[in-house]
Amino acid sequence: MDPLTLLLILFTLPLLSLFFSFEFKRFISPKKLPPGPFAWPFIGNTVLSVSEGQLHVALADLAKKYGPLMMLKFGLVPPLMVASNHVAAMEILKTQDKACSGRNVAHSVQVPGYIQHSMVWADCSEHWKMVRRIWRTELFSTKMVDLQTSIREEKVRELLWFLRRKEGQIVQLSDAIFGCIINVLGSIIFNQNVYDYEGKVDDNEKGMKGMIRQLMVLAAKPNLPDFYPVFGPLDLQGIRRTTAECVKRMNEYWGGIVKERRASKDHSRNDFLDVLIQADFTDAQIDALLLEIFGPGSDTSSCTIEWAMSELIKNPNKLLKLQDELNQVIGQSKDVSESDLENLPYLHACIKETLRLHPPVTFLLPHRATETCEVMNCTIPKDSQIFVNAHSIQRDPEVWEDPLVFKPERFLNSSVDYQGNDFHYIPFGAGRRICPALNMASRATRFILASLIHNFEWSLPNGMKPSELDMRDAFVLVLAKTVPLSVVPRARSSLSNVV
Ligand code: HEM
Repeated sequence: MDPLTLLLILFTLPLLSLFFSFEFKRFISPKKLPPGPFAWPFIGNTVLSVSEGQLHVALADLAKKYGPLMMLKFGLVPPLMVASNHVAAMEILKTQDKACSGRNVAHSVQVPGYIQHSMVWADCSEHWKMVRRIWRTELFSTKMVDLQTSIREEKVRELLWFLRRKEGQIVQLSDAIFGCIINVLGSIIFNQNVYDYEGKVDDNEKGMKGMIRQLMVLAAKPNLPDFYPVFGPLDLQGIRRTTAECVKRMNEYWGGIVKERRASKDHSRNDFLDVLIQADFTDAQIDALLLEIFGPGSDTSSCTIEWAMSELIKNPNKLLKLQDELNQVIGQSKDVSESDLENLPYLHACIKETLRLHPPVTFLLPHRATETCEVMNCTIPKDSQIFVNAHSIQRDPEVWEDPLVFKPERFLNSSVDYQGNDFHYIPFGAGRRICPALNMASRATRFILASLIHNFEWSLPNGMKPSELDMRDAFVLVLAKTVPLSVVPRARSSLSNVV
């Protein structure tokens, strides 16, 4: 090659890449796009340094510089819009709810046989409406949640029995709570426990608990095709293949139960599986539905309770106040029942405050603009991915007094609620895609927390002081504690016989 051609190539390559770069499009775009850091050609903002599990912190820092609606670009996929205050959240989840309620489907979940029946990853299609209707009427309507009370009471009693047997020993609370939650779900769906408190750790890891956790870990892994779709078919990291294997094992887990039910023709149990079978759901539809109950339903609730326990242990005066409320309303020698919940405002305030500081679904589930629309006078191009940063919004110093302090009192005599009408407080989301299990999740988290606090005194292992408790968080699909909470339970004497 002669030197002149080489020189020409060396000059034209950078110019060409700049021409195709996102920054160029941003520059020539007739409509205003949201501000954001400079995006390099082909790689975009992939160079941003984010410590492991700290995406929520990195995005909050960037929002301080670029504002409440900013745009980032990763690889060769449509841009990511990040909403970081209540105004941006309201425009996305209310004003532009229709245009912004699609889903961005991660490569790892594009598992044949599952994805076409998914509700979580579907746009707001007829299929999505039909499945949400089933959830609303047959699973988590107020009437159904009332009917499930005895199941939750029984499953919580099993949890308390287990903890009673562990008296004086160190317990990793998240595992036990996770077990209780998935047993509640298993009993509601097909009348069976899916977690064995006394089972070998290995067996539980191979069972439902391990499979759900594995799916979470896989979904949280950065995956090349999510940035460069051209690599999709290669699945170089094997994330989709491993996800498909895990989904298959879960389907096999309940496949036997489904088969047996279909064969028996006895649908008198009236659990959710009977409802699905009688409504002529196919096996593949049932598989997808059950996966989407156990998946989003377990870690979200269990990490909320784990955070609430951590905050209460860290703040002994708040813990005392909650114990006082429980003693006064329920009595020192009586067990908590679900009907007590409506008379326990401080308990409710503790859960609300926990969900404010530690929203498990930190950015909501990723939304997608199904059409080009306008938010805060900026253009959101069709197919943009949208994160609503509940973590930033619920710690916004412009809205919340002492935003970083655990202060349940702020919710007493306040009308602020998580039903999706207050856009500065959206732990369950808002609009079309609001969590369909909100009612039951609210009830279950309050009930489990009340039972743990009312039945036991809790201390930290090895003489650790409450002030030394590690409260760091990490975003791994849910906002989890970096160091899981280990505690030592002691049954409260007046309740020893009840537990
Ligand atoms: C404290 C507990 C929970 C919290 C904080 C929570 C929060 C959320 C949030 C923020 C979303 C996303 C909303 C959006 O994308 O705009 C969501 C969606 C969802 N949640 Fe929950 N959730 C909890 C418990 C549960 C439970 C127990 C279940 C099932 C048993 C569940 C099932 C779902 C499903 C299926 C979706 C997807 C809805 C859709 O795409 O239309 N969640 N949840």
